[in-house]
Amino acid sequence: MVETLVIGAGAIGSFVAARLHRAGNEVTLLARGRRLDQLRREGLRIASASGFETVQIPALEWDQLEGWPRQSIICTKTCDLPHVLDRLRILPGASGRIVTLQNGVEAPDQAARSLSDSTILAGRVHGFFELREGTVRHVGVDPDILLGRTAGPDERAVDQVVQQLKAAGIASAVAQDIRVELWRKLLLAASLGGVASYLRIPAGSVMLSPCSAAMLRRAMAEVSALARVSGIDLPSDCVDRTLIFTAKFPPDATTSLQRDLMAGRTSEYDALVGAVVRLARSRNVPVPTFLEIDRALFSAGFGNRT
Ligand SMILES: NC(=O)C1=CN([C@@H]2O[C@H](COP(=O)(O)OP(=O)(O)OC[C@H]3O[C@@H](n4cnc5c(N)ncnc54)[C@H](OP(=O)(O)O)[C@@H]3O)[C@@H](O)[C@H]2O)C=CC1
Ligand SMILES: CC(C)(CO)C(=O)C(=O)O
Repeated sequence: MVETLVIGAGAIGSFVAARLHRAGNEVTLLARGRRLDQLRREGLRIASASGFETVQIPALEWDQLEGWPRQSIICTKTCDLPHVLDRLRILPGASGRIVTLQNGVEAPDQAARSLSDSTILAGRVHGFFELREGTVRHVGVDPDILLGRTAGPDERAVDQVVQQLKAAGIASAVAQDIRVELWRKLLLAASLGGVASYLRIPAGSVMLSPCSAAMLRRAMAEVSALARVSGIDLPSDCVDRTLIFTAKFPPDATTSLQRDLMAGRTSEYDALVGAVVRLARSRNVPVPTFLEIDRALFSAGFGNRT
């Protein structure tokens, strides 16, 4: 039985798998295509402030997985989640624990609907990683992961995974309320990524002009109102604090959403801007700034709605 399966050998998956492996955990990476060949041929390469390392981690593809792993940490983008959940559902054996690390607020519920016997832990990841030319680069602030159980019976699961991550050198803690944390991050990533993509300026520059800063504030206030109607009480100073945090970004910093949109890559648009528009429509919450962003980006050919 695979002990810990990290699904998706991209930026976050490679980092988490490498750290867990280095700390002596029995970890397997689930990869595909050229990335799988590369991992087998060259190992997993990581570059960070503490230097460059190559780690040899067992790597599998879906067809080689013989049964349910004890725990699976899903590190694909949101758009790939349905395929991952379908593949897990048909595995033989008793279902294992699932950790979702996706941005957005919908991944843990999608996992719970699909894998109803599993305990689901949702994670909120801070940090910035990218996979370039086969090397995972960790840039900027040290990563940290907050975790919480959103479904399933295993009450000890969160503490165990937090301990495992901490022992592997990844700052991690149990969230007081993981749904609040996921919404807090949605408020940042959807608003900042949406406004910056709409205005075609780096996210780090949005707070530099009163006009773009005001648009960002309106977008964040809309997510905050949507959260409230969704039963999530974000702290009353959440918008102000997030704006102050955003003002500290380097002027040329971009968000993953805008990088993916501008490069024409598959993006998490549907889980960020798309989710705000979708959830607002179904909950009858006015989100004029997001509608404007969505309309403009969609008619410019951006935004892969699923
Ligand atoms: N990168 C970061 O700094 C942060 C990322 N996150 C979140 O983490 C998640 C992952 O992001 P990130 O690591 O950047 O994304 P990447 O695109 O770098 O990695 C995703 C990986 O998943 C693989 N994959 C996709 N579908 C499957 C599948 N069905 N089976 C096996 N492998 C699959 C992809 O393979 P292929 O290349 O073949 O498509 C790719 O290697 C996102 O939801 C993101 O929002 C959150 C905070 C920070
Ligand atoms: C918005 C940001 C930069 C916050 O960490 C992010 O998560 C992203 O780029 O997706």
